[in-house]
Amino acid sequence: MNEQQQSLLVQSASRFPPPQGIKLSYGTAGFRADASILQSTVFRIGILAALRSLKTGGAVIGLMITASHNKVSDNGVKVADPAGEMLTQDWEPFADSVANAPDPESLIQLIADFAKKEDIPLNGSKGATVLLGRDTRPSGESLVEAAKQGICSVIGAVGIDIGVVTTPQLHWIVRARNKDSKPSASELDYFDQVSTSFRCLIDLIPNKSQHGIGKLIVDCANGVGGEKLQVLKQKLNWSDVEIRNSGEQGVLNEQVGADYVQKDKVAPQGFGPPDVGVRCASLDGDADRLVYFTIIPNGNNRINLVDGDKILSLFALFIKDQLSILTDYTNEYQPRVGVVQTAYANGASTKYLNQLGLHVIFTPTGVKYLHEKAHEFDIGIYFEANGHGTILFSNRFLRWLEDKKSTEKSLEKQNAAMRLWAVSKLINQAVGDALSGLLLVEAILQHMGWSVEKWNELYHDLPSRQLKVKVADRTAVVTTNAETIVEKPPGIQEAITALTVKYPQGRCFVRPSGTEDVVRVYAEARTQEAADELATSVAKLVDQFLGFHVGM
Ligand SMILES: CC(=O)N[C@H]1[C@@H](OP(=O)(O)O)O[C@H](CO)[C@@H](O)[C@@H]1O
Ligand SMILES: [Mg+2]
Repeated sequence: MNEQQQSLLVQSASRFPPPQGIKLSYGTAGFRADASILQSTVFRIGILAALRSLKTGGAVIGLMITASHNKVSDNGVKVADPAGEMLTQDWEPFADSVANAPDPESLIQLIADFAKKEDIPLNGSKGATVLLGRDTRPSGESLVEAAKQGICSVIGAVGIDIGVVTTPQLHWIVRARNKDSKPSASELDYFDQVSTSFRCLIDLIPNKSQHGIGKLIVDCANGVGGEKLQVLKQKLNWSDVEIRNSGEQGVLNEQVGADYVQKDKVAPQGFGPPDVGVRCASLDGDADRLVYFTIIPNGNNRINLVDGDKILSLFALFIKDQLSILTDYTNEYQPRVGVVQTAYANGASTKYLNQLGLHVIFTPTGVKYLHEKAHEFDIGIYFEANGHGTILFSNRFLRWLEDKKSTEKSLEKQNAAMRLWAVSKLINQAVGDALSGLLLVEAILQHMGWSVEKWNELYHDLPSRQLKVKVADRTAVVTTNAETIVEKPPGIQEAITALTVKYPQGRCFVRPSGTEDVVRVYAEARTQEAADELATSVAKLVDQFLGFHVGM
């Protein structure tokens, strides 16, 4: 590192002292904490993003300020790599040490050592670009400013602020600028592409007139999804959609949004008895998660939840149908379809997907793991139960499809190829995206002529319960086997298994959260009472093994 670079970093870093006595970690989805302590972290991740751009030959890197479904006073920061995907896991330890370096001197030493090891040109000879986006949190603007300061303290680096966007939009734009050779790709291109491909899917529906599926109401978590869905609604001239909790009045994520709806299995605020019988959906605070639901008549706000597993099943079924129109066993090339889930996937969904003849794989929680796995297939479909997921298409498959679109003689096959092509354009290739996911669900339901109830009947969820336990040190829990088995502390797994076997169709696991200071407990069983009981008794176990009384 030359002297000019060094003094620039010293000067700017001293304006962003790290919070005392707090250790932050990059976690499942970047850094998240109370917004008031994040200035220094975000500044430093701005530096990291600029270094990442330098390392990747000047590719555009994304930096998103969001804490997704967390409360409004929290915020966070995460980095998108050139293909719009999550920051490579190899850099996470560096992100941790950069965020936690106690003073400017140690920070600069870390950067110098890392730049040397990674062969990053830190002499101003190369340019770097970081695209900055934020959700609607009030703390967003000043954190974007901190990130810009970080970026600008790397010579040759520029930060481009694209304002308030959904997390998936930022990832999409980063990808488009690098991969699709559209250096000026913007939010407008995103809206154009998703709306055009959605229209294409609708135009390809056979016997369209028979397929009206009625109104949709979308809960936008009082977040960024509200204004963006409004744009799509106008663009598509879509009169059958009603946007609620758009953020004009209520508080972000407060008793609204996909996380609340999925975890508590209740209707969000602003929904009630008049909505019984209507198809409803919920996005989360930064619009990268999507779930559907219907309100149970006289059910005291309870809902029938149509979660990420069911969205995955619907997508898998549609893709499989289209592929079976397009190919038969005589085809030389048989596209490999893979489905990726986590331990949180309802057991009934996995059984259903297996029955469809699909290859199901499990990874640890966190979309970075699912996404990576899905890439191993020609068509990789992944979803977390909470509604984050997408479908990835390999280049080889897309080239094959391109050829099929133009050479297929049969109109039926041509249409199937066109549909799959439109899906690949509609569904976000960088990350899970609630808006494009919502449009795909709507297009498929219309295609099938299905009500949300019919969709929900694909299989019946096993009753489940999720609990959180506050413990003294959640890092004491070490898991293996896609987080289904606890290795440490010793003895706890045996105790969990002993409880689980008592319940018919029982399944239970615990893992430390990557986004909250808790250990999560998940239990599934034949009845709701049994699932609740199992979860509660395992939560007690966790408390016995790891609670605050331990070692005190
Ligand atoms: C049970 C659950 O929903 N966990 C969520 C949650 O992670 P935890 O590590 O469980 O806190 O937030 C992640 C980021 O949004 C998401 O990927 C994940 O699925
Ligand atoms: Mg989110």
